[in-house]
Amino acid sequence: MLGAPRRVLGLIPYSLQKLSPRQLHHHDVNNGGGGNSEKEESFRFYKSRGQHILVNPRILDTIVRRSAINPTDTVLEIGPGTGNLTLKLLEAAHRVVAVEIDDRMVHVLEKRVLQHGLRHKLNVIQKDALRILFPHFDLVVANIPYGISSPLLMKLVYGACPFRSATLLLQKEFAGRLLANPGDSEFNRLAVNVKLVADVEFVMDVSKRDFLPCPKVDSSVVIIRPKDQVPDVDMREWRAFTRTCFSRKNKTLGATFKQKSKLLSLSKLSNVSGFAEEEEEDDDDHDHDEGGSQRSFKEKIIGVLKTGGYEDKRPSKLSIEELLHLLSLFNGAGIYFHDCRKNSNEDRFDEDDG
Ligand SMILES: C[S@@+](CC[C@H](N)C(=O)[O-])C[C@H]1O[C@@H](n2cnc3c(N)ncnc32)[C@H](O)[C@@H]1O
Repeated sequence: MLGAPRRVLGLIPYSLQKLSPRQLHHHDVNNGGGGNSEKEESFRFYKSRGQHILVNPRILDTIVRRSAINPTDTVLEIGPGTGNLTLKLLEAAHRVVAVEIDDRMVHVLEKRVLQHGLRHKLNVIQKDALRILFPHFDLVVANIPYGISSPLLMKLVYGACPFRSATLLLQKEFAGRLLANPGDSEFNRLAVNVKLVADVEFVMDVSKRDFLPCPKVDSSVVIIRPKDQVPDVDMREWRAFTRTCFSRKNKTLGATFKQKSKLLSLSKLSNVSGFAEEEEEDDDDHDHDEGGSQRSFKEKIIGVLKTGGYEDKRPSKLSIEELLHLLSLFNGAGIYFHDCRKNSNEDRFDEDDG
């Protein structure tokens, strides 16, 4: 069941939603191209579903042009809303698969696409994009709901469907993290995880005034292209490893790995016996009561960090090559990482995956 949205943003006739801010300013509804039939309909937009409609045709055109869509391509669009972008994608592509959670949006979308004679090219899936297996697609072009940016991105770049590129409209700060490099303040686990398998290109900034209703934040468009060759590493282990490394982004790796909870989960995975399970809390500095195997396992971990010169480094300063090297040192010492969270599996990503 799709949960009911909570917060209402505003009531806007969808005939207004495809006008430029300038046209809107002049309330020039009839120049919107939709005709009088569209003027009748309006509905509320829900903040909880990220319902901000992109209304600037210049931005929409640039997004489609920069996506380099071939006439034979199937485009996946997440969150088509009332169809401003969808209509342009349908003109450029062979097919569009549009995944939209809100049945009211689906209704408007289908009606508009029918009016433009393009219905035969559109496949609408009315579901939560995080909870379905995507059908085949060649590329993604979407103005996504910002609340699901991290898990959606991880689902795409670590998912089972190979694709050429993903042109995404993202919250500006979120895009900044994807574009950040080691040592930048924005560089985080999300950036590391995405950059391991894909390249990220900045396309343009988009003002909040280009959306209806106007959101609080500005946006950026980026293009994500999966790499032809990715490092030979177990991706699930990599994600669990980076989750551990970045769990305290501003602490040194030495401080992070000395936490008892981290040691405990690693010891379980690495089959270290005699580890004190009942002491599973984060009391870094109280190691006076540690048993022998616990102490030696901790020394082993610190030994690995020291060998690579990583003990005093912060994870946000390390390049992907250095993180891969550290993981190989851990594995070489018989220490393994694994996703221990409840309900985790390869196709389900949640907010924590960024
Ligand atoms: C930012 S709006 C984009 C609308 C349209 N693409 C545009 O550019 O104007 C995001 C859309 O995603 C839909 N949405 C929100 N959460 C979703 C989810 N989990 N799965 C699929 N669609 C979702 C919303 O209902 C909304 O229509």
